[in-house]
Amino acid sequence: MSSALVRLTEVRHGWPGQPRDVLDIATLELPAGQTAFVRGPSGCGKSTLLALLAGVQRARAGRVDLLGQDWAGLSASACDRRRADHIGIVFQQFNLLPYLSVLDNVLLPCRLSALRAQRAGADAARRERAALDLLDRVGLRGDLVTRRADRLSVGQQQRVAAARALIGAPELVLADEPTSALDEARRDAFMDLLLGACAEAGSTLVFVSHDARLAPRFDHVIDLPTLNRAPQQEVA
Ligand SMILES: Nc1ncnc2c1ncn2[C@@H]1O[C@H](COP(=O)(O)OP(=O)(O)OP(=O)(O)O)[C@@H](O)[C@H]1O
Repeated sequence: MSSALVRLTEVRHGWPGQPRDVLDIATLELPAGQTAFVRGPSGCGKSTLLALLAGVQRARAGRVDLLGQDWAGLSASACDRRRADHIGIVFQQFNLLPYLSVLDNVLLPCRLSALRAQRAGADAARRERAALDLLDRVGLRGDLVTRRADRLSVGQQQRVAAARALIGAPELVLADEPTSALDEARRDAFMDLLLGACAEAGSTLVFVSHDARLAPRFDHVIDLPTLNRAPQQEVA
């Protein structure tokens, strides 16, 4: 039986300046190595949920456990280390370092985490091969890999961000609308890579998207408005 990689228990969270909580979740468990598609209308709290899972936001109440440990007990620097060691993130805005090459952006987690570096390859040459392999699998090769990240199209940047999230086989991969700038063919190839790489590495994947066509490819579909007990906010 697989154990929970992620567990939320009686979690409540709101943003400063907001009169009400955005999230109120009694319990949510994701087993190691499984994939979850998180859906719900704009503003229902999907990105907020990812921020809690990543330890970027601290829950106002309750526990958010990763690998059996609550984020709440950790210092800011311990949170940063833990995130670098165990989590790959594809943000909505990609967060690539614009002045670094595509290849160096993908290798960045290996610079931030000795664990990720060790898993990616025993030495710099092997790590570079692992990064190039991931880039190749997202369709980025040749001159593109040495180009500055800010000289790429939005869709290309999205694919670099995915390769960066996957390098060094993190236990948890969080993806927030990672296919929004991709056409249908690229989207399907991207999903094949993401799901294939997570399956190979045994990573748990939490994937937020408005694209309902992708849902059948996941082990679990989390309908956030159903799970969330906080009153839903009106979205204009
Ligand atoms: N940094 C922030 N500061 C204050 N409020 C925020 C912040 N981020 C999100 N919120 C508020 O929290 C609520 C949930 O936002 P969130 O981004 O989690 O929703 P979402 O479901 O991911 O939306 P979308 O599908 O549009 O990306 C919204 O009311 C939003 O205005």
